[in-house]
Amino acid sequence: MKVFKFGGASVSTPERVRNVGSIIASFEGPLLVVISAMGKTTNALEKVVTAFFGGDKEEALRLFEGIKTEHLAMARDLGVEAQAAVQLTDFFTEVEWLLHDKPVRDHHYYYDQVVCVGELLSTAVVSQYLNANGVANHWIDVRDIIRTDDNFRDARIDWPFTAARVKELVQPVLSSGSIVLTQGFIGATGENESTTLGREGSDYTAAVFANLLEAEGQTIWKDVQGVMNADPKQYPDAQWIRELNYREVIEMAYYGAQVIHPKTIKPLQNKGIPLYVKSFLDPKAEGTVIHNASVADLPPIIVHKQKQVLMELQSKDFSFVSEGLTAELYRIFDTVKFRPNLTQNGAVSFLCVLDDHDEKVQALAHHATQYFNVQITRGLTLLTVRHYNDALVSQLCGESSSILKQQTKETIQVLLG
Ligand SMILES: Nc1ncnc2c1ncn2[C@@H]1O[C@H](COP(=O)(O)OP(=O)(O)O)[C@@H](O)[C@H]1O
Ligand SMILES: N[C@@H](CC(=O)OP(=O)(O)O)C(=O)O
Repeated sequence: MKVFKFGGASVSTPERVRNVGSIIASFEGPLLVVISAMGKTTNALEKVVTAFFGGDKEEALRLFEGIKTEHLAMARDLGVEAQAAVQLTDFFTEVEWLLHDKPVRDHHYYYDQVVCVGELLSTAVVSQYLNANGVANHWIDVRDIIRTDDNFRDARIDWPFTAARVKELVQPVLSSGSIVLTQGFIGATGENESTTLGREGSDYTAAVFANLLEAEGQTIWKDVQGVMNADPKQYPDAQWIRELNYREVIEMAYYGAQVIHPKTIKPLQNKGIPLYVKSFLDPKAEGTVIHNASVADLPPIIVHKQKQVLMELQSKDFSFVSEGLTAELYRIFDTVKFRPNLTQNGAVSFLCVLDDHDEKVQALAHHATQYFNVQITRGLTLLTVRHYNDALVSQLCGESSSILKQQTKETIQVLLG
């Protein structure tokens, strides 16, 4: 059997949903399909949570009304408004009930209860559309399958429980020959609270299913030809890469390449399942295959991360930043759930480069001032090049000043001002 994952971009318009329908219809054999929220719905839901948690219930409800309207219009355009109505209304009501109350738990909890609905709405509409158009499928609420802890917004999967549910509830449907259609990115705790697995986590959900079902392959359908050696939106002459190994992709994702979620590779690598990245705009094109075998002669792979922050931490009393203080710092990173993109240790200082996530930068600085004097510089860019050569790096750096540099034989990272 195979696992397909369709991201938000592939279901962002009625025309694209129809296109997804024809890709699925052209495929024979048992199939599990994981779908993300439509277009930028997750961002829109994040705004609902911010308004709600900021105490502006009216604004939260108004913003949510926009999301409802979009999904109803999508269902109407696809000719399945009547079929999808009951399910959509149930999910709308779930969120609206919550928004009518005052927050009594923390922000992360409400985030997951609200944001999870994006995937539920999109799959409800797509499933009805497929059923109405000759692609019979079985819709499953993934929260009944994927059990997680309550680390809201970055929940960890309970693998043994999830494996048992896959065997009990998913495997029989696939064995009966039906297509299973479910949500990416979300799960639930043992208390039936919704959780999310980290932004862009649908790739990971698909990999979890592929692993537990011992799939013959997982395909991620995207708006690009496959994996390229740079983001084609930033580098119009980025080159398509035919073949990569797991290690290379895990490194790319770690350094911030936006093409595949970093957690996706491990479940696939552990079972030797190939990952295909293909274009939903050109489904017959070859795409990229990612597997275990080593691949020679890769082009330089470029990752450009903008909106970076440099946090300089200097010990207050000139203590060395050795194992004690470094351990404290990593405890703080863990507490605020914030991973630095680059770090460098000096005698009495520690430098870290972070995404400009204001709330987390503030929280990190707040905790760190216990031990350090903290200085923050914003508006920087972190350039990472794997398989680099000096001429390319200096061309990419251009006139920008280099603030921090780190390099190994394979990878160079330069923080640019
Ligand atoms: N190395 C890369 N190769 C291909 N695409 C990349 C790469 N880095 C970033 N991207 C971006 O990833 C986008 C597709 O991912 P995304 O928008 O997250 O799709 P999805 O809807 O599947 O989540 C592409 O449009 C492209 O701009
Ligand atoms: N909808 C979620 C999960 C996801 O993976 O989406 P996409 O496949 O569109 O990146 C998000 O936007 O984070």
